Amino acid sequence: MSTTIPVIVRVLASSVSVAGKAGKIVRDVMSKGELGIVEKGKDDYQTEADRSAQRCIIESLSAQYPKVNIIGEEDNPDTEGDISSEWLAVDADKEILSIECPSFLKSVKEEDIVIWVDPLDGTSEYTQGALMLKRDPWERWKMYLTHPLISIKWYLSLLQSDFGFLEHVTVLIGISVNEKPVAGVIHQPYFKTLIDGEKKLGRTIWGLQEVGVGGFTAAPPPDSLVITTTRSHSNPIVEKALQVMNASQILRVGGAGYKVLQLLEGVASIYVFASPGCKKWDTCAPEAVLNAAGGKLTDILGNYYKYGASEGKPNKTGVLAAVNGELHNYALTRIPQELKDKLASNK
Ligand SMILES: Nc1ncnc2c1ncn2[C@@H]1O[C@H](COP(=O)(O)O)[C@@H](OP(=O)(O)O)[C@H]1O
Ligand SMILES: [Mg+2]
Repeated sequence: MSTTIPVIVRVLASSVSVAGKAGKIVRDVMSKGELGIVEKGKDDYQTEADRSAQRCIIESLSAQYPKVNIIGEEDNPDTEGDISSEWLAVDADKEILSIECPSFLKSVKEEDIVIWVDPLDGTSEYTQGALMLKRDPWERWKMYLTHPLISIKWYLSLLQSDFGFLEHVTVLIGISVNEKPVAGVIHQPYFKTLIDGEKKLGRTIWGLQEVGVGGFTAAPPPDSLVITTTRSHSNPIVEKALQVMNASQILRVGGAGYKVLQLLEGVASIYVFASPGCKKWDTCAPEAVLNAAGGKLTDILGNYYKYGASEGKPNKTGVLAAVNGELHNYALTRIPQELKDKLASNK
């Protein structure tokens, strides 16, 4: 790869390539059926796919950009031994390499870059999706009985779809400079497309500030107010913030990456999550892609998160995102001060 291309463009091009590889790992672990679920904390799980995909991303990027600071969600990925060379991605997306770099990013050096990696956003939805790959109903029922995460209500709703919630799963790589998310990649391993009549899985969406977005077709927000929010981490305050929005519809889906995709594709108007729980790796890539498309992501108080390496990982004051400033402002003004004060006390 030519080193005359600005490093930020090269890092984005490499991130697009490695995200696709990590997505394949996520699908392969699922096909083998041994998810290796570990409970990290309350409502917080990790699988073999989270661990392996993170290793693939971090080892591939740090081999090429040793001075970049890369922070991943999983603090104990399996680090024993060399990773399979099949997993190392050292190529770069050619279309991205040909992008004209915005002038304010041309002189960025490797050591100025902090990358936040979520190898598998929507882990709850991923583990629940495993059930749908069991075609034998008796095998599926046996798996449900031993599954740590699924209530009977969700089991019944899973049976109504043929792909479970696997479309909610994303691989997130967020690239920040001077604490701001300037570029990002959202890869969706289970997105289905038909190419020349053949079914293909996976797509990669990217964004670069002042350049724009690629990998999907953007659409304007729906005519009526549609809110997207968590489906697996709700609580009374999250619900209170949803009630005041006066929405015509509330969509409950998994993952910060998928919710931002819904904004970009005109499925939802605003993403509201009035609770701590999301971390910097959940929002860095989605915020970068949304910004590049003209949208806005802040906390519930309207403040931007900072993505420097020394920042705290939790996004303690929630998430508020919209595809444009007007919708963002609408939501911000509807959230009662009392609720904002409650979240601010988490700081
Ligand atoms: N209360 C909570 N506890 C742990 N993680 C939480 C959480 N609330 C949100 N998150 C994390 O934020 C991301 C988006 O959450 P949600 O799907 O509920 O909108 C998920 O990332 P992961 O799936 O990568 O863990 C999720 O785990
Ligand atoms: Mg996540």
